[in-house]
Amino acid sequence: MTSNNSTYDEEQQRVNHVIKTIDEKAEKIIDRSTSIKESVIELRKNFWEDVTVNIDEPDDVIETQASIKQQAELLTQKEQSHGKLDDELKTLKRLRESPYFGRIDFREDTEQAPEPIYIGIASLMDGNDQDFLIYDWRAPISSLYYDYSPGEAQYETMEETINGEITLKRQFIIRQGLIKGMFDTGVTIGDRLLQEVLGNNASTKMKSIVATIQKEQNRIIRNKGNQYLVVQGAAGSGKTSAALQRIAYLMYAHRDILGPDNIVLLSPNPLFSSYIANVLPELGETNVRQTTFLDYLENQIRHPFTIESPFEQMEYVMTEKQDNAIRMQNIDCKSDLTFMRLIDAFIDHLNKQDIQFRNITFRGEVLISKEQIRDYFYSLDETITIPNKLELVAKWLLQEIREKQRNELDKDWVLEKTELLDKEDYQDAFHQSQEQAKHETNETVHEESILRKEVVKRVFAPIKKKIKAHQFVHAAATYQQLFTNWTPDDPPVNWEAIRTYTAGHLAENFLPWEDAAAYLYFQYRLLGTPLDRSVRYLVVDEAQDYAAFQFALIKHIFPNARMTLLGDINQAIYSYMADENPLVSTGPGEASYEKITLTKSYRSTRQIAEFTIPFAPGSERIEPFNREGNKPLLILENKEHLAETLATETNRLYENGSETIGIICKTQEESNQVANLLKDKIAFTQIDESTGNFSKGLLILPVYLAKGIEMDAVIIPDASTDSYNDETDRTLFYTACTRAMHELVMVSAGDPAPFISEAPQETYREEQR
Ligand SMILES: Nc1ncnc2c1ncn2[C@@H]1O[C@H](COP(=O)(O)OP(=O)(O)OP(=O)(O)O)[C@@H](O)[C@H]1O
Repeated sequence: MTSNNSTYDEEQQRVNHVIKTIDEKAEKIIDRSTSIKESVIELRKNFWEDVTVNIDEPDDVIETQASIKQQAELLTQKEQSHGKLDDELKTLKRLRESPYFGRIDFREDTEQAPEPIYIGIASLMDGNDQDFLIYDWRAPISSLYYDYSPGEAQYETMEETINGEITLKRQFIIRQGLIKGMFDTGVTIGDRLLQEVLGNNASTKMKSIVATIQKEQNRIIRNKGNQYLVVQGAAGSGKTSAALQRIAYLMYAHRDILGPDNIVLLSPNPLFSSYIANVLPELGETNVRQTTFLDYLENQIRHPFTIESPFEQMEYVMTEKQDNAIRMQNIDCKSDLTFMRLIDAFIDHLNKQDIQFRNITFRGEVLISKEQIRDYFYSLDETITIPNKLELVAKWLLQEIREKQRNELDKDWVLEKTELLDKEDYQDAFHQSQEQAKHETNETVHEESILRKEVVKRVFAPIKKKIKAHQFVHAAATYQQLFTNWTPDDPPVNWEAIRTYTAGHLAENFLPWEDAAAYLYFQYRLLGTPLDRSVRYLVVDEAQDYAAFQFALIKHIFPNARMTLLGDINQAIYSYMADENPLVSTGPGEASYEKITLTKSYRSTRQIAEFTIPFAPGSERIEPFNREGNKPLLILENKEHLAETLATETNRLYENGSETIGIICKTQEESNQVANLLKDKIAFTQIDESTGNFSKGLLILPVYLAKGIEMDAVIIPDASTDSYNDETDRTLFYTACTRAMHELVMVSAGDPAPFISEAPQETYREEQR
């Protein structure tokens, strides 16, 4: 404890006072909430009694509707206020456990005395609602806490910049209302508190970092104004953490206009999604829309395709040796923006010819042939875009269909089908004929004709629905044309091989991962893009694994969204990702672009960081955080002993305090082999791409699924040149090593991977077994 006992007592008394206020507020809320709840129950019970129901005359019907609406609105209002009080109560509960984590005493230049500002996860006013007992960490004034040490400081409000001086900066660890730790900080915020936090064991759910946000992370969290914010950050530098606190910040700063539906977080896999799922709720915010790019593509791409997942692609490239050359050429070609331009050129061509249409059939007969549709389409003005022309075609088709529908009315099959209608349909038809008979004196409308109309309407409904969805266009067959029946002016390298390769997959209705984004772009250009304008912010994590083409598609889909892209080029899956990735290139060319680089790595101990930094793939500076641990261990041994070694090492790590241990393999195939070796020796959980959760203990998983997550200890079961040798393996090996927080063990039967020898000998221990 840095401060003396009387300071401690004063602070504890303040905590007690705050907790008392919290309790009083909570009590009031509970009272209000109970009374609202009772009135909601009452309202629900008496709903129909309080509504005047009278449907005799048209005026009465209108009055009845208005009365029901009014009653329903009242109910919704009450339920909403109840929900709001419930949220307030939850926040108070969280504050009661730990009211705040920081204090700064700030003297504005225009004032004589400093004012203490206490900072916590939410704001709290005193009993009279006059002064802040706690400021929300996202309030403008709270940025002082993250950005400055004691001394001159300033912060921005909506209107102006406030200058002044910080005379004290204090951090607290408060648990269940008791101050467990209290540090006055000097030059950098939170080294003590950060040390404490980082020294803890890995958690299977990511935690919020609001108490110890670092200055450079704060720049990301509170960044405003730029359409594109790009964050290149070393492994473990807090990119994901910053991204999540940024989302919480945005929801606070723009709470009038931004809800959880207006923000989308693109994450790498379901395991990662569940890993980060607690952070926003911990901060009192609802989780935002979250999806993986694969899920998005699967939802959008029309039947009939099976889409390969990025992990299957990865597994294929790393394990399949036969047609790897063409596969890599295909990946190169489809990842590049020139392929997007090629699709654009093909679309221009389709505006003149070659779109494939489908017949519109009914009861086994062609109602409107694909040739008729094609002729109609190509008779339309060339200057109209394809999606707009398809709209016109759909309109025309619907007219034609209505005509056909009328022609069917008198046919025998219709009468047969009327017999299958429900009793209600007959009653409706009867009422309708009665009604119409009242108004139409000359002609009596027969029930039968009403029933016939109903039958035909129902039978034609699915056809109309398909027309409205433009299913008369055969998008997949049209795309085939690109590879079988069309020659681009400026074909990409290896085009002949690539077109044969792609046509083969398309014929089997299979889209390799690198083709999926290309196909969706084509589908959008052909049929129209369903622009999602509700998305105001898009946050893309692990952005290094998106190809330039995929980024361009994302921009195409969310043209109005502000984007935060976070990633580490050192962890890119393939080197091709690096070339045009916005993380390294000068930016997407837009004026409103800012890049922030995070160099400090918080996850791993200094020893692990000092070992991994020398073989990090890129040239970016990486600084280790000063937290002590054991040097990484390289075990050289005989392959026959692998199972034994892995089990012994796991037990040793458990004994030393590790709770989550990951055996990180290069591929799923290797992961299966290791699982097989260990199955009778030690308990473990094997993780594959469908795993949505993990718990503490021993995990076996391929490296590409370990992205973004962390463990107390990592064991690399085959760190030999057999597994990691080429330059392309460097990022994988680096990613695997940097998942470790406290301990790293590498096992090698045979020569160790060349990267290890790039680390100075003194940064790791070597044992021959
Ligand atoms: N300011 C901070 N205060 C406390 N902990 C932090 C801070 N910044 C990062 N950490 C911790 O460091 C670890 C790594 O953070 P995070 O996963 O956000 O990094 P990352 O840059 O996304 O890593 P990677 O690139 O390896 O996925 C986490 O345990 C996180 O809680």
